[in-house]
Formats: sequence, C-alpha cells, structure tokens
Amino acid sequence: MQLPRNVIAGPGAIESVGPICKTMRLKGRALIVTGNTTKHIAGDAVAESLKRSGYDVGFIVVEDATVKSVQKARKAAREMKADFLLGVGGGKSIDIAKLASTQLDLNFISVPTAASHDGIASSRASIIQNGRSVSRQAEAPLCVIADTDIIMKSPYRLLAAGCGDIISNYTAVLDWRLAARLRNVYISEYSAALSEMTARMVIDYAHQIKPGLEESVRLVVKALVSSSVAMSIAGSSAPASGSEHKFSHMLDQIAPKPALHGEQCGVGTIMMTYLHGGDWQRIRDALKTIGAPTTAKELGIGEKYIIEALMKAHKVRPERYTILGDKDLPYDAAVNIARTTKVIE
Ligand SMILES: NC(=O)C1=CN([C@@H]2O[C@H](COP(=O)(O)OP(=O)(O)OC[C@H]3O[C@@H](n4cnc5c(N)ncnc54)[C@H](OP(=O)(O)O)[C@@H]3O)[C@@H](O)[C@H]2O)C=CC1
Ligand SMILES: O=C(CO)COP(=O)(O)O
Ligand SMILES: [Zn+2]
Repeated sequence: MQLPRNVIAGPGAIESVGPICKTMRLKGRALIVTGNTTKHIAGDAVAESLKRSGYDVGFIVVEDATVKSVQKARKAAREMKADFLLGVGGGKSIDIAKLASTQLDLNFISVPTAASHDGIASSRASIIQNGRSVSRQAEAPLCVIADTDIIMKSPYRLLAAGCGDIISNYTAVLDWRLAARLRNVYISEYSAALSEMTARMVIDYAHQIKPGLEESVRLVVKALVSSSVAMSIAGSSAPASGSEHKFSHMLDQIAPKPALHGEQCGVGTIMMTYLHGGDWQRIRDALKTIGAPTTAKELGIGEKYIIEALMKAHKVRPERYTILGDKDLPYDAAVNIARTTKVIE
C-alpha cells in the first residue's frame, strides 16, 4: 500500500515547493515535467521556489501520456542527473513524471494545477501504449502539493471533469463487485468502501460545487486524493476504473476530438449505471448540477462515436471484467442505452 507521505493543499502552496522539498530531505537537481500551458501557470513558479532553496532545475514539456513521453522524461532526467522529479500540471504531466521517476528509482512530487482527475496521489499511471490506454503500476508521489488558488483559477470545466472522474467510482465499484462474484477477482472491501464514499460525497454535495468557490475546490481535491488512496490500497485502478472508463478510453481511441477524461467518464457512468439497473437519473442530475457534460452534444462528440465506443468498450483492458461483458454490444442495444439515458437524442 503506497501512499504519499504529505498532502499539502491551500492558497499559495506553490511558493513553498522548495522549502517542502528541503524538509523532505530531497537533494540536488530537480526535473520538472509539465505542459505547454501549465509551465507558465505553475511550472515557472515551482522552478523559482526550488532555485530559492538552492536546487538546480530542469524542464521537460510533454504533450501526451504516451510511452514516448515517458522515455523523453527519462532521457532528460538522465542528462541532467536529476535527483528527483516533479509533475506540474494535469493528469498527463503527473502520470509521465510518476512513471519516469518509478523507472529511474527516483522520488516524485505531484503538483496538480487542476482538480481534473484522481491520479494526483495514486500509485497508478495511465499510459498510451500502441494507441491503447494501459494502467501501469508506479510509485505514489512522496508528496502532493495542491495550490488551491491555482486550481480555483483553472477553467471550471477542469474541476467539473474531476467530479466526473470521482462520480465514475460508483460504477467502477459495481463492476469490481460483479467481477468478484462472477470471476472470483480479488476485491478490497476497504478500498471499495473508500471509493464509493468519494463518489457519494460528490453526488450528495453536487449543489455546493460551483465556479470560484474555495470550498468546492477543497471538497473535490480531498475526494480526488481519497480516490487515489483507494487505488493505492487496492494496488490497482479497479476501485476507480470500470466499464465507464473502458467507454472513455475507447472514445479516446476512436473520437476525432475526445473530451476531457473526467467528462467522458461522467457520461459513461450515466449509461453504465443504467446497465447495472441503478438510478442513472441521480447520476445525470448530479453531473448537471455540477455543470459537467451529460450528453454527446455537450461532450462535443458525434453520436455515432458514442454508439461505437459503447459497442467496443469491452475490448479495453479485456482482463478487467465489467457489466459490458466480453463481446461487442449489439448496435440496437447500444442505441437503446444511449437514447434511454438521454446521452443521444
Ligand atoms: N494515474 C491515475 O491514477 C489517473 C490518470 N488519469 C489520466 O489523467 C489524464 C487526464 O487528466 P487531465 O488533467 O484531464 O488531462 P490533461 O493533463 O491533458 O490536462 C487537460 C488540459 O488542462 C490544462 N490545464 C491543467 N491545469 C490547468 C490550469 N490550471 N489552467 C489552465 N489549463 C490547465 C492542461 O494544460 P497542459 O497542456 O499544459 O498540460 C491540458 O491542456 C488522462 O491521461 C488520464 O488517463 C486520470 C485519472 C487517474
Ligand atoms: O482514470 C483512472 C481512475 O480515475 C485510472 O484508470 P485506468 O486504469 O483506466 O487508466
Ligand atoms: Zn479516471
């Protein structure tokens, strides 16, 4: 069970990255893995804080969560003889830093700039390998430093996407329990209960999640950390990734312009709740209240891609059994699911 030693969340936390690394007894040279946008939003400030504390700093900008980007980060770390890495940005940057540092046997600090996904504290990395999403075991961050000012100033759409990623735990756990009964898959009841609780919290408090509210950011960041911890307890992404994630990963493969990860997972949760015979309207209402997408139109994805992704989603991570089973859904069944749940017209 790999958990971060410290989670620091609050306004202006980014200014303390250098001193925090000192208290964590990290030495020497730091490599920052960041994105084109987030380098200016937070990467540069992290570098300044590290330099003020006496660290040498290098940068690597990544644009996708592929194996190639991991290799790019490893090469940069080797060339600058990095002593530790920091992932500063969204899920992509954090996952690349997470896996590269694991493979280099170096420490890693997670500095999320948005509350858009629940990988900020997890020991998992979701990497694109040969065009497909693969869930890789990695080391949990030594420390998570979440500057709530920066997260609050990020586009609200990212916070809403993070809520979608947490609400998706609802069907992920239903699938995990189904796989335990049907395929005798190991399930950690503690991890499942923690993951379910995070989804329930966001659903029950959906009316309190609004743009520009520090409390909303705090609630969602805590839920994202809890969801990460549930994955670390399970040693797998199963408590947070089921049929709804298969749907999202398949959309990433076939849609001309995929939406945000959490947005796609939220819409997937509506439809998979329906398949599980659950209260899909409650899921849909919570997402709507938060301002997250609930339809193909709001995702900006053509209806035909929604249907195709539903039909083929079972092919993603076939070793993970879910309500989707292990065969393509018939076209008419997929249309019925998407239409009944109002995802398509
Ligand atoms: N390992 C795990 O346990 C998990 C991993 N994931 C993975 O995380 C990824 C999804 O994360 P997500 O964050 O949605 O995707 P991205 O990392 O692609 O971030 C989405 C966009 O938001 C931008 N952004 C981030 N922060 C800010 C900010 N403060 N202001 C303005 N723009 C900002 C990013 O900028 P920039 O271009 O600079 O990066 C990027 O363009 C997927 O790859 C998913 O598989 C998701 C859940 C769990
Ligand atoms: O997105 C995740 C959890 O929210 C990680 O799941 P995957 O293992 O499906 O990439
Ligand atoms: Zn996710």
